[in-house]
Amino acid sequence: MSINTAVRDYLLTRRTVTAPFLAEPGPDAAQIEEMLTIASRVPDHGKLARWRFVLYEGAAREAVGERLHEIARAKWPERSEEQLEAERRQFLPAPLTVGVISTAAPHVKIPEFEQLMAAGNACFNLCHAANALGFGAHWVTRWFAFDKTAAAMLGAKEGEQFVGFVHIGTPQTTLEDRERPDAKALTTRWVAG
Ligand SMILES: Cc1cc2nc3c(=O)[nH]c(=O)nc-3n(C[C@H](O)[C@H](O)[C@H](O)COP(=O)(O)O)c2cc1C
Repeated sequence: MSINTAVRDYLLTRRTVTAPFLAEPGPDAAQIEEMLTIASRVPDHGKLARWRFVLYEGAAREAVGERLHEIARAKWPERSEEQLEAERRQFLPAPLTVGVISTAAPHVKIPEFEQLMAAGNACFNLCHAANALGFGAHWVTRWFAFDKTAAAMLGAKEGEQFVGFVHIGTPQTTLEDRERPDAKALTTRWVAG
């Protein structure tokens, strides 16, 4: 079996570039289409594809910020304007954010848990796709993935759940790596009892 050193090197070194460090240029229409194609090429029990994507780009990013700011002000009336101001910039400066929504629903054979994991796979593969095309990516959920009013404003329908928002753009810096788990310490070998 031959070793794919490019893939191995990538997997051993990949890391998130956090949203504040993602800027223009963002991907063009053809690159977005390719990324979403890669994102959808994931292990998915039953081939149900129980996820969908919502794109936030251009002027929509500021409009999203204004709405998040409004919802946050109603949700946390005790917060100062200064504290709430950050909500306006949630989808800035990254030129593109992709919302990944789980559309998991009851199925005769495939548990919803597995459908949800497949949507998570799509989210992470989208990060890989962005990296493969030369962009940085940051997968977040934040409060608005779980707040019903905010999630509905962002495009989730009744019964749907955001599994993440992937901010995508050109990295403005190289971030230092963070501490990584010791896989050995997380591993045991099963023995027959
Ligand atoms: C489901 C999920 C939700 C996350 N939500 C957030 C978030 O809301 N805010 C945040 O700063 N990081 C969040 N993260 C963490 C980042 O995506 C990322 O894992 C981390 O910043 C660095 O990881 P990496 O360098 O291994 O890619 C989330 C990760 C996952 C898997």
